[in-house]
Amino acid sequence: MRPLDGSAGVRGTRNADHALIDDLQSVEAADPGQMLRATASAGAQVRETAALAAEVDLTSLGDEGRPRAVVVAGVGTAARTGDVLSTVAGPRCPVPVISHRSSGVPGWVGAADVVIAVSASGRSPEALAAADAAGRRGARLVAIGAPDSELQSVAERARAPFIPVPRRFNARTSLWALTVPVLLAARALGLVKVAEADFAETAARLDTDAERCRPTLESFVNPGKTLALDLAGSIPILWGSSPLATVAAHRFADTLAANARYPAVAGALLEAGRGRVGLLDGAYGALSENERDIFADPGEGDQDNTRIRVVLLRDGGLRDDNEDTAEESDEPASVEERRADAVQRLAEQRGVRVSVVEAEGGSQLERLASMVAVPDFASIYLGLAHGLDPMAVPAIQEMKELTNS
Ligand SMILES: O=P(O)(O)OC[C@H]1O[C@@H](O)[C@@H](O)[C@@H](O)[C@@H]1O
Repeated sequence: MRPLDGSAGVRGTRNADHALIDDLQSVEAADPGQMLRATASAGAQVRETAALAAEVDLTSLGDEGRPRAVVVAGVGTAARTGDVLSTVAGPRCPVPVISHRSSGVPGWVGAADVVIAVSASGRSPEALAAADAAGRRGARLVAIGAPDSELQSVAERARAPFIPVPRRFNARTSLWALTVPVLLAARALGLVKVAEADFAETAARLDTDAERCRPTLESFVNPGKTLALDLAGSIPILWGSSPLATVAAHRFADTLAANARYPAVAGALLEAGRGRVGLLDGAYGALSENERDIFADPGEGDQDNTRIRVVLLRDGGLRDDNEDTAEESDEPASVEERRADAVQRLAEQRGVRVSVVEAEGGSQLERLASMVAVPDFASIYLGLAHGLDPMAVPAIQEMKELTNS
């Protein structure tokens, strides 16, 4: 058997073609599924699902008062919405919010709890099993996913509210469409304060970033393309300075794997500072940088020298100017800032390159959007630069076929 004997016919080039992503025709040819377009719909998704969710009566959710715990059940992008919820709910949230990424629900879930079952396709066995288990155990259930799906049927059987999220190209381009109803369900439970203005501003931010990352803008003025080229050929190390930025870091690792098929290390800078920061000193860090020929053309001769590249997702925080969240937060934003400055300094001293994505915006949700949008585009441009179709991930399909048989 040849090593590349997958039924999907793996293609692409080992080295990124920097010129390709500035050639509109090549970009269109390499992106037949229109992943760029799907990603540019993020702002529209927020507006559309906020309107759809507003039509669903969620009062029954809040009727029985505050739950003991909230479980967000699903896999992949659907599960990321649980991470978004627990971060937006913040450290002051009176009930635990748990992302559950396997089939069914945790053993302790019962009548006092709420289960939010999320699946973009409305078909994932994990979300279906969770919705089913919630119904059987008498937990309050709300289901979120494609209309007329199995998930909708399970929710209806359990007499639980179902929030329809129009089917899109694939689950990972539906992050925002899935996130909004999850937040609205939590708002109905009294766990988060998200105002309509927050949704509107988040949508506007996502639109602006999509505009800045559009394919017709060349790489030197396009932050999505610039970040993609920064990462080309390297092992990305994605560190978030705050809990919110850490969610963005994990999301970036998801999209780098799926769209660009790049490995990445992702996590919280707090945790990394006590452990993984050691990567800066290693074979792919300082030891590799020391050997680099600084006079070599960046495009040539240097390709085998794989090195890490740190992407620092910096979130200066909303907390200082927001009394509501200032008390009882994990730690002051200034500590997080110091930590981010420190890692930038350590990297610089070792010659390790760093890219920075800085959060902007007046709400947690908008700040998250500002740390997700450009990296989402970067992952797609990086895939395209390697001649990969960012939309189709043959290995996922093959994996499903092998495990379903
Ligand atoms: O959100 P649903 O449709 O349940 O999909 C959940 C996950 O399924 C996997 O097979 C992939 O396609 C992921 O990208 C996706 O996030």
